[in-house]
Amino acid sequence: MSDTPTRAGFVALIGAPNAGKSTLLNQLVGSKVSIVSRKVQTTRALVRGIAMAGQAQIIFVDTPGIFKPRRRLDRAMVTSAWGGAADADVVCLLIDARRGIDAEAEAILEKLGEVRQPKILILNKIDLVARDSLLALAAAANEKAGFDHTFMISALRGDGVDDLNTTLAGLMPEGPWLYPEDQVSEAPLRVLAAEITREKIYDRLHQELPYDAHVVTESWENRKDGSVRIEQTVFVARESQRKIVLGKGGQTIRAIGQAARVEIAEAAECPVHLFLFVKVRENWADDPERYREMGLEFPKGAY
Ligand SMILES: Nc1nc2c(ncn2[C@@H]2O[C@H](COP(=O)(O)OP(=O)(O)OP(=O)(O)O)[C@@H](O)[C@H]2O)c(=O)[nH]1
Repeated sequence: MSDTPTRAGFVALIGAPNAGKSTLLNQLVGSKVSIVSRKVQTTRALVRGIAMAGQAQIIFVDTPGIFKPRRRLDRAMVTSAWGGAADADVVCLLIDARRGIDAEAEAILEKLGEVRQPKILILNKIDLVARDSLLALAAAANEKAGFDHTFMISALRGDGVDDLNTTLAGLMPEGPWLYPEDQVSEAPLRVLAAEITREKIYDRLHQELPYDAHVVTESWENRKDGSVRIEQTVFVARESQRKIVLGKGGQTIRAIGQAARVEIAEAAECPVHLFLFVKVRENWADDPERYREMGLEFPKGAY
């Protein structure tokens, strides 16, 4: 029995592509909830993971595309990233200690100066750099943005991650949990499952599909035999793209489904039955409704 009050809140995790956000989330959340990839900007979803630390529920909100947005979708992500940061209870900036503060990090640091919530600087990949340069880096970043806490971690090895988790837990506002405990693992998994499928489509078809297809996990049904039945819809912009995704006699979508199923099963740690549907939704990349569904704001102006 514990009288400790429950806490729940949002943490915006900001970091350049490859800074190690996914690796850190995997450590904090304790299971594979985000795709670790050398490819940049693999991330599309907003809630990336939910960690439980004692009586605190820490919901990590991802901030993809905050660095050098190119396409309209990416620009929407930036707006949403800063919007996410504004809504979050705590803002964390993850910096690859080996890369240091480059022009992009510099711009982020400047912007962070205006953020009112508690700010945490996390220097990652400390296994790759000398201690002296870490201290200099921490000092330089703090001079620009004035962080409330600074952590030096190796997300890969897990060094420093527990301390970070404890501090984050203490910064969460008191209140009821926002996700029922039994859904904590599933909520990000649905998102992850969609990302995995999207990545498999990208792996096979990035030359033929001018824009990423968009994947939504429509249903997630835990079955009595311990397996899970997942239905996903792949949205493409045109009928011609639908044909490409399906492939001759459905062979492309079958291969995508098989590859995705293996990886989703690994992440969910149970057998998976995956059903994919491909639908045409014209101009989805320019459709304000789609942005809203993804929790994004439609970017104004032409790009
Ligand atoms: N040596 C070392 N490598 C790390 C560490 N953390 C992450 N990496 C590596 O850095 C690379 C990028 O890590 P990710 O976690 O995919 O980075 P990310 O910020 O999520 O990247 P995006 O999803 O592309 O934005 C991977 O190869 C990781 O294994 C660390 O603490 N030490």
